[in-house]
This record gives sequence, structure tokens and C-alpha cells, in this order.
Amino acid sequence: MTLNPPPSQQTSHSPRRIPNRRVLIVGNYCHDVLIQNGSVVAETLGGAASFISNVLDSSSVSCDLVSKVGHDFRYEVTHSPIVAPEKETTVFEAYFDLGIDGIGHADRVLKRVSACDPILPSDIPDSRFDFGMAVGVGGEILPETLEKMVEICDVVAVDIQALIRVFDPVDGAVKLVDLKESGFYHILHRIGFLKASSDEALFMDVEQMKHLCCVVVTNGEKGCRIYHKDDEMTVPPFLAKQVDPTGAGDSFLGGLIVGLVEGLTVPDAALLGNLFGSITVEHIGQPKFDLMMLQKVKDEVQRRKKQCNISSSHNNDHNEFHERLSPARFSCVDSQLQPKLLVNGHSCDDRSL
Ligand SMILES: Nc1ncnc2c1ncn2[C@@H]1O[C@H](COP(=O)(O)OP(=O)(O)O)[C@@H](O)[C@H]1O
Ligand SMILES: O=P([O-])([O-])O[C@@H]1[C@@H](O)[C@H](O)[C@@H](O)[C@H](O)[C@@H]1O
Repeated sequence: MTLNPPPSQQTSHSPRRIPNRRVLIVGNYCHDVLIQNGSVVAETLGGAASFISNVLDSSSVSCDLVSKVGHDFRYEVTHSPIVAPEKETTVFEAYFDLGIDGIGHADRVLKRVSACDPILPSDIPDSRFDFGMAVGVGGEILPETLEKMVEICDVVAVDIQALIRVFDPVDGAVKLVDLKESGFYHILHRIGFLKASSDEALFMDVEQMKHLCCVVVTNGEKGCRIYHKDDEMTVPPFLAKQVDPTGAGDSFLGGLIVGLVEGLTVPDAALLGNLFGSITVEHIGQPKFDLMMLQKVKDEVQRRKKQCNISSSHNNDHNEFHERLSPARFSCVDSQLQPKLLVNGHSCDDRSL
């Protein structure tokens, strides 16, 4: 199975005179408040856009980021957001001790307790991009925003959470609606990738969607599965000591796009996604990637590309790439250095936050 990137979505803009910019990330930054046993245990910078840009910046992949925050935004970030002075920044509370939520997710229950403005088509630059990433967390991406993205980006990757989340009017609890009822369904034949967690995948028809685009379903410590037309395959995970699951799916998507920008096949790029996802769960908030680890990963990516150019038979063989990436991954900071741990969302006496 090769699962190469889908052909360019570009239709009406060639011939191009100006080279494309690389990656466009669209989604709001937010403030994350982690709560366990009734107490706030951490407050961190959140939002898929923050985790993804962290992966791309660390991997030297240039990106533009469109995000909106309120007057109270409190973090220094590399990619400045648009400030809506009358509004407050989007805030998510993540409860790690409420058991199973309405969608059967045992890890955490999310509540959006404040919402910044949506991102409008006019907020997005009129340039062209190789890859676009629609990665809203709090309902900030509108159908017309996604439409603009598919117009200006050769390939668009969408996190399903940007499309199917709805918020309880009383307490902001995140609920999910079926993708067909999301208001975005009519645009989905124009996207390249749709990423969903295994919980979110229950809200779409994978068998149908895989004929419209490449579908990637992440499954925590089990890695991920890719579906495209009549091909499907599981991409193996990396071992991790989970501290906090927040941002794993986002970093996964960042790693996938880094791999695609580097010219890897989809399964190889998804392996990079698994790598960045596994490192992220070992941290509270934004992971700081070890420079030696990043260099080793870059070297392995270049090696893999050369190898695949010489022999296409390597396309199907993940084991070797996985084996070579594993030691690189473990050269990063030891997770035991994290002061306190959330283990798979459950507290342990000596580890609880
Ligand atoms: N406990 C874990 N051990 C190793 N890898 C993990 C773990 N949790 C997540 N990952 C990696 O991160 C990816 C995304 O995590 P997942 O929990 O499925 O997404 P989300 O954060 O969207 O719920 C997984 O596909 C996997 O590669
Ligand atoms: O953990 P994950 O699903 O990849 O993504 C998370 C979102 O679901 C959450 O709404 C947001 O507050 C976090 O910062 C993070 O972006």
C-alpha cells in the first residue's frame, strides 16, 4: 500500500508565478484549565493551532497561522494572533475525574467556558499554500472559512473536531454531532485529509468518507489507522508514559503534515504523527522537543526518502522506519522529569496532579 498524498486540489490558479507558501494553520489558540478532584492543577496554552505550530516550528517547516484571541490572552507565541479587543480568549476546562462523558470518552470531559470570535474568510491571507490545516477547537471555523481554505490551499487537512463540536448552552460541555449534519459535509469532497480520534470517528461513516478523502483515525496508545479508497492500514504507535493526553491528536496532525511536506508517503508521515503524539502525552501543556531528537528524526526522514527512491518495495515496510525512529524518540527528555502525572486520565497516589 502506498497511500501517496492525494493529487492537488488546485483547479483554477495555474499557471502560478509566485511559489506557494508552505502551510496555513487556521484555528484559535485557547487557555486550557486542567481540573482534577475539584482543583485546578494546571493552566496552559491550548488549541490545536498551538500544538501543531509547535511541531512545525520545531521541525523547521514554515507556516502561517490565523488565530483569534481576546484582550486577556496571556501567552507569548511565535505566531501572533488577531486580538479581538472586546472579546475574551476561548477557554476550555478539562475534567479528568468525571468518568465517562456523553460520547463515551473516559479520559477527560471538556467544557468550553468562553468562546472568542470565529475566523472569517477575510481573516485568511489571499496567498496560495501547499497545505492548509483547519483545526478549530471551539466552533471558530465556519463553512465559508473552510471553503476559502480549499480555494487557496493545494491540500487541506481537517481535524473533525473543528466541524462536529457543539457546546451545551448551560455549562459549555462539548458534544458531537454527526458529520453529515455539521453544515460542512458539502465541502468534504474537496479536502485531502480528515483526522478523527476513535471517539470522534463514531460520528462519521468512514466507509463513505474514505472515498472522498484520506481518513486517519487515531487511537491513543494503539497508534492510528489510515483509510483511503480500498486501502487501509494500521500504523504502529511508540511507547509513552502518559502524563496528560491533551494535544496528542493535534501534535499527531502536526507530525503528519511535517512528513507530507518532506515528501514521505502517507503511512510514513502518519508514523511521524504517532511519534509527535507519543511525546506530547508525556508533557503537561506544550512539549518542548529535544534538539538532538529532532535532528535524529530529520536524519531518519532523509534516509527514508533516499531508501524509498531507490526501492519502492520499502514503501510498505514500516518496521525498519519505526525501529530507526524509536531510539531517536527516546533520546528526548525523560518523562520521569515531569513533576506530576495524569496516567491515562486516572490519578495514581504518587503521580496525581
Ligand atoms: N498513551 C499513548 N502512548 C503512545 N502514543 C500515544 C498515546 N496517546 C496518544 N498517542 C499518540 O497520539 C495520537 C493521537 O492520540 P489520540 O488520543 O488518539 O488523539 P486525541 O488527542 O485527538 O484524542 C495517537 O494516534 C498516538 O500515535
Ligand atoms: O487533545 P486534543 O484532542 O488533541 O486537542 C485539544 C482540544 O480537544 C481541546 O479543546 C483544547 O482545549 C486543547 O488545547 C487541545 O487542542
